[in-house]
Amino acid sequence: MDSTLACLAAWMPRQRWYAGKGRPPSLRLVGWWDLSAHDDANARIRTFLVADEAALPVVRYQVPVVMRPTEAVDAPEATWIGSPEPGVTFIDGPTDPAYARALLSLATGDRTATGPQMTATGHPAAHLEEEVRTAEVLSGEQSNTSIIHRAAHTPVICKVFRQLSPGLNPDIELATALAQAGSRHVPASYGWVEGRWNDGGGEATGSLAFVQEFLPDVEDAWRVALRAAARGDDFSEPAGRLGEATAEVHLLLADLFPTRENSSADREATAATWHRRLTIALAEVPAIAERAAGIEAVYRRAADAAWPRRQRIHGDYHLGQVLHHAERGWVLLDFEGEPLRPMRERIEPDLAIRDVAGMLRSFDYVAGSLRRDDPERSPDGVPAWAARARAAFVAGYGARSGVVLDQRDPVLTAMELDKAVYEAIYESRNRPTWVAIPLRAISRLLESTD
Ligand SMILES: Nc1ncnc2c1ncn2[C@@H]1O[C@H](COP(=O)(O)OP(=O)(O)O)[C@@H](O)[C@H]1O
Ligand SMILES: O=P(O)(O)O[C@H]1O[C@H](CO)[C@@H](O[C@H]2O[C@H](CO)[C@@H](O)[C@H](O)[C@H]2O)[C@H](O)[C@H]1O
Repeated sequence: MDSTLACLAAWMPRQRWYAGKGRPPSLRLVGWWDLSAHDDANARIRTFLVADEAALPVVRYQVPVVMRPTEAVDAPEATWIGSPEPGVTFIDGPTDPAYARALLSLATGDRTATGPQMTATGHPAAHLEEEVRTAEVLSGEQSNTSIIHRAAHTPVICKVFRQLSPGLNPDIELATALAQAGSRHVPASYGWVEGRWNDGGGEATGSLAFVQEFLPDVEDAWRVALRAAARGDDFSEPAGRLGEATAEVHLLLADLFPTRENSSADREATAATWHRRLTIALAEVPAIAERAAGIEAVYRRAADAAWPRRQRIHGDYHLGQVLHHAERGWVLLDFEGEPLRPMRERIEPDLAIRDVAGMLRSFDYVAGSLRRDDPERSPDGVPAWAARARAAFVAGYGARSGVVLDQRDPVLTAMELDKAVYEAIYESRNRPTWVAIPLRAISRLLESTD
């Protein structure tokens, strides 16, 4: 097993989903489980659950592997993990058709796959017809790995969670509940896989994979909005409909899951997350320092204002999380919450206004991104485009939800500032050349409250 762990440890730091950027992991094996590759005699499928003990707190990863005799490997070299023993090559599971097929069948059937210290159980959510499918990994910068299964009738996408957390993943929980309640604003849910393992402190369960309807040939709202803004096309109508769709999803979530008034503990907890983020930002993004006092003042003002009831929300809402579908309109993805936020916070009821703030920031990002790509562009046109889109989004949200929002509302402003502070941290860690976008937004938001 030592050679297997060494092989995984050498490969993981090169993966986008690996959290310990620039630092090698120190891996401990928690368990593994096996899937049978019925139609491929050369493939053995094993999914390792490993804990990176060099991380604080410890991070648990799921690493699915297809083991093949080296002489029979015809997969591209970029998908090889390595050879922990002579004659055997480990392939990155999601890129291998044997794993892709076996996982889909587990998730959408009522079966349990086992290993010495863990199990993986399928939970079908709706019937998925058998048909010929071809699998491919979705390219792009993701924190999880998604496999698209193309098919003539019902293409699906299977998200393989890389970092594991205890409990049902909020994306599975919320998107499945919304789909089963008949919402057209989420893809249909077909099933998921739940893992059960023993990790020293006792038994734990966590989500391993999630299968949803795949909407082929659609664009996400980020691309649609970016194109419109680059051409100078007014975006008020689509932004208004996005506001309406957001309100419909919030109303349904408030029906499907418990809601509550804010206790003083709730208010303190939310304010504590604002301050915690600001502290992290001050350490990682020095340019925040000159804005810190102004930000604190906005947080104090929001703390004294009236707050709406708490409910389940999207949690990391931006234009990249929404697809444009010709018949269904806007379709929302990825109810997992912010990747930089601890999972125990992401599954708590929150303020729906956080999602509104997230989307308002995203319209500003469109303007910021165009300015970044083309510094010669007129300084006025795109900010005016963003201002109109923001106003239309808020109006659409208000028309459908009855929650009429003023963009200078103290809680909304605090949530926008908090999101911009989050973005400054996110960008400085992942895309340092983008950090000016949230920094400029922080200055603008502070000016508007003067
Ligand atoms: N059901 C779907 N139909 C079509 N495209 C999808 C679907 N789900 C995800 N995608 C595409 O995959 C991208 C990443 O999906 P997402 O759920 O946000 O993953 P992650 O949690 O890894 O960021 C989306 O921006 C979208 O382009
Ligand atoms: O990976 P996720 O989609 O869960 O979200 C993270 O990455 C996003 C960037 O891809 C980041 O979003 C920020 O950049 C977007 C443009 O690329 C912009 O539309 C968003 O408004 C902005 O917040 C997101 O914050 C982060 O959690």
